Amino acid sequence: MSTRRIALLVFTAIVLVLPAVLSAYGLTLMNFIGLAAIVVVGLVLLTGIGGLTSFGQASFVGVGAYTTAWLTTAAGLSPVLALPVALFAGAFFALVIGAVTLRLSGHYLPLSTIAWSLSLYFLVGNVAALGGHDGIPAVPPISLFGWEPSGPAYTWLIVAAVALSLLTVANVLASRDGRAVRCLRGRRVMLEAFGVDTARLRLVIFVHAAVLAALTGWLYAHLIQFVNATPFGLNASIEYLFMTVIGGSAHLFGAVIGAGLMTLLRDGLQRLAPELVGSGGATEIVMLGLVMVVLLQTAPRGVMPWLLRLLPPRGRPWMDLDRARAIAPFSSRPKPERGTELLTVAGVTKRFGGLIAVNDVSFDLKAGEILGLIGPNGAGKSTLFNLLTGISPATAGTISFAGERIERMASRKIARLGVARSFQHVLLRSDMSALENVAVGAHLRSTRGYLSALLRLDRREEERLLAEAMRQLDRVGLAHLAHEPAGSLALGQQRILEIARALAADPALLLLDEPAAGLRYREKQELAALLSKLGEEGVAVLVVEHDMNFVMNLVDRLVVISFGQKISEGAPTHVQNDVAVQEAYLGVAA
Ligand SMILES: Nc1ncnc2c1ncn2[C@@H]1O[C@H](COP(=O)(O)OP(=O)(O)OP(=O)(O)O)[C@@H](O)[C@H]1O
Repeated sequence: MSTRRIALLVFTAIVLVLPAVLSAYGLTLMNFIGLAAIVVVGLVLLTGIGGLTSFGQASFVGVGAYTTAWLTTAAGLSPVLALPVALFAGAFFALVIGAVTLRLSGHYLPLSTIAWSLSLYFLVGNVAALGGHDGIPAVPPISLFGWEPSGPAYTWLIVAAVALSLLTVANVLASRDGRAVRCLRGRRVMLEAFGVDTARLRLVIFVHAAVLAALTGWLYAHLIQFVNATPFGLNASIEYLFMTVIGGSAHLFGAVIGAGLMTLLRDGLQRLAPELVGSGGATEIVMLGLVMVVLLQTAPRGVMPWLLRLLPPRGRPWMDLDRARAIAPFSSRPKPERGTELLTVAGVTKRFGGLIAVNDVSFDLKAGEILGLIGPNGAGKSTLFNLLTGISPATAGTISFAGERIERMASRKIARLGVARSFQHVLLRSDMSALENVAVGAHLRSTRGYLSALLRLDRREEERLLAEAMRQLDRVGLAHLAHEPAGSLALGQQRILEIARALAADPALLLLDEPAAGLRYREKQELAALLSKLGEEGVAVLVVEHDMNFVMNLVDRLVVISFGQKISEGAPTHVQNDVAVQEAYLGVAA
């Protein structure tokens, strides 16, 4: 058994034994740690990993608490029956609020979370049916077939809820959607290019985190048996965020550590501060603030990375080449016959204000053909790539791919048609392994959704996705680096990794933006051999490249653009001898 597993088992054993031996005060502390940990687990997913900062998580705790309090008092429902309604209420509020605010980006999103959390707080305080500022008293305890958990039993119930919330998020993170969540921060363009609906994914993790917060609200209401708005305000939300950061926002288990550390610290200071300073008031808050600053200075990425360093690295990899070869691959997309028309670009123009980056460009590409797109710096090549992959819409002209008009189609829809690409500035997630990065490319090959990942019903599909990623890594000669973090690879290898990711999508058209940049001579030769083989298999390849030697020996045909306009087209020898091309590159007639 690995040391990590032993550490987890020891921790679990301690947590399970503690409620039986703790005093009533100790139990109260443990309850509050557990309740906070559930909310923070959601925040690790949403903020720490997904990159969506929410200053409103306590409001969802409030939604859960008020829903169950009202249902079990005014409507007389049993707490157990009120649980699904409370969770649903959390999900519903998150759906409504998320649909409106998650479109915002940058600082606007966190600001909007403050706005709606304040609105909900003041709204609840003014609704007479919810008890106004006095709240709802006499909330009944949980009762299950006559059993009323209290004392240690209630703590065990909270521990079970923490374990369940950790499990749901861990399951999601180990799935295709989880990989996409990990790339949401700064990689949305890449995700969309591989078919991920990032707006929907952001909403789904927002709802997931809100449901976890509502679960805390339900547990809280029946523990305290009284609900008012105070514990669900902005202060509490900020405290949850603090716990997320202190624990280690990118680490799931950091939620438990952060919640524990912050709750115990606050409690300790509450008792210590009056003894040290001799006055009550808010001294402990000031001291807590100071301790937080020191903690964040010494462990800016939270306590968890620091704790993990004490343990040996993760055990054996969960996918290797032999295993990958033994797993049945996904069925391949039927490729059009070699030589049939695949891509037609007709009179395409792209304007950025007064600048015409692409001006009335036309060309076509057949299945199995390798076409080079060349031109001096700033000629418009990357812009043209972005038009072909739906990253920005064309101002005029038409682009047809496999019979469909795509000049105004969303990136992820174009991906579904069989277009995959690499990026000029590599868009990998550097702390994810090479294998996981490539698996992002295979996103559309599985149809398993978020819920099935959450319930761990996607294991077979997930294994097939990783096997596919492993096979593609082997295809490009990087299988030996499969379990290395992508960020530790040389730039040339990262470019090849991007090609493997694109191949994992099983494309009919592969768009490569400067794939040979940073490669050594032998690596370039291997890349050229791989691309030629793809061409023979019927995949069309469009490649932007500055390395003329590489391009001239690789492509069937070239399109040359300069200042956004096509100036030449034809076989490499024809283009090489074209006076217009020589003028564009050298600035004078040759
Ligand atoms: N989003 C944008 N807004 C405004 N101008 C842009 C935008 N994207 C590109 N441009 C401009 O369009 C022109 C073409 O740029 P593009 O990046 O497509 O050229 P390129 O041929 O790919 O160049 P390079 O080989 O240096 O990568 C440049 O003048 C660039 O400044």
